[in-house]
Amino acid sequence: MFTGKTLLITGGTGSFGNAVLKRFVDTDIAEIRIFSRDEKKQDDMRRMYSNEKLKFYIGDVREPDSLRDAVRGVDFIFHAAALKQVPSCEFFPMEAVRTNVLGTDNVLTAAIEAEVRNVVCLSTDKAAYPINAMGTSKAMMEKVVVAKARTVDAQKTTISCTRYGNVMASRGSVIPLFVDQMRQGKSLTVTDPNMTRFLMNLDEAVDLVLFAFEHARQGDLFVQKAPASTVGVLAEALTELFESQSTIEVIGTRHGEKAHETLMTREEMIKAEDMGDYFRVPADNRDLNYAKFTEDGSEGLSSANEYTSHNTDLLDIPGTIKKLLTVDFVRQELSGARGTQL
Ligand SMILES: O=c1ccn([C@@H]2O[C@H](COP(=O)(O)OP(=O)(O)O[C@H]3O[C@H](CO)[C@H](O)[C@H](O)[C@H]3O)[C@@H](O)[C@H]2O)c(=O)[nH]1
Repeated sequence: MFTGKTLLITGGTGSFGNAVLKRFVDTDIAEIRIFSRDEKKQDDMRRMYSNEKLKFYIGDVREPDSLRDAVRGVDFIFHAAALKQVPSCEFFPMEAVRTNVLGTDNVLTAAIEAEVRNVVCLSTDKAAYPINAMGTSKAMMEKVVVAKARTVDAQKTTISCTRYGNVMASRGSVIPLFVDQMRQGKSLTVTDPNMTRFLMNLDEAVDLVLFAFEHARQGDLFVQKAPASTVGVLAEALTELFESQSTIEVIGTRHGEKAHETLMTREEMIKAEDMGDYFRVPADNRDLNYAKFTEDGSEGLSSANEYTSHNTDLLDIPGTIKKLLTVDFVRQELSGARGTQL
């Protein structure tokens, strides 16, 4: 599918962009464009890969002009640029609106104008029943995707969304923090041992986007079926894996946190299509004919269950250790700690 094609990744210098590059750079794809704001990260990436297929575009999804140049001649877009830190969005919600909502609208407008064949937008479980500004802005982003998808000519451009949970060991997340605390011989600061999070590694995040890319119909949302663990189990799994003497200190939940995350709301569950390892949630394609919104109801809502990190497959300590060992960061840290190659 990618033979001779040009792929643009917005926010391409991040961990998702790097994972996509590792997957594609040695294939017969023609060109991969990295679009992002940070010239330093782009320069590091340019040196690291030193590959002619890679092209770098400085720009900001907030600026339609910078996008217009970057999308010219592009076949596919993975839209990963976002503000994704919960605390910063909480303090600066309008910044989240500018990047996550308006920025996505800009990306889609530019893509439609340039007749880009396929656009996959990355969202998060925090967008389902959102309680913080980051999740709320991502929920609005998903609405923008569906609204745009309704207007676009499907022969020319397909637009879809993926929603996923925490990517294990992503920058600033709890796994690197716990590893660091163990290294320093400190206690692991667990917010609430019973809090749960979906567990997904970076490869799975890329697989989900590729699945969406391949199977999307206009405006679809895709989620991957994922296991979860409690934070308490995660902390214990890490201390066991690293043979650490660190104890656990319960510090209480942080502002804007949920006890459990939701990957699919119950409203989405009743229309979701089970596709094996994934669910497809089709777009609400009722048009602006008011009657269809107000009079033609859906059935089954009251009996449906949402899909959460609480009612999914909950991993025990051995299961969590097995999952942790699929993560490059954990394997590297562990081989460093043991002085061996894992
Ligand atoms: O010192 C800590 C920090 C976190 N946690 C817990 O570990 C779990 C995961 O925490 P992370 O900080 O790794 O992930 P979050 O679910 O809070 O979400 C984070 O990761 C997201 C992307 O996956 C966004 O980047 C977001 O801004 C960022 O807060 C949560 O239950 C949290 O309460 C602890 O127990 N102790």
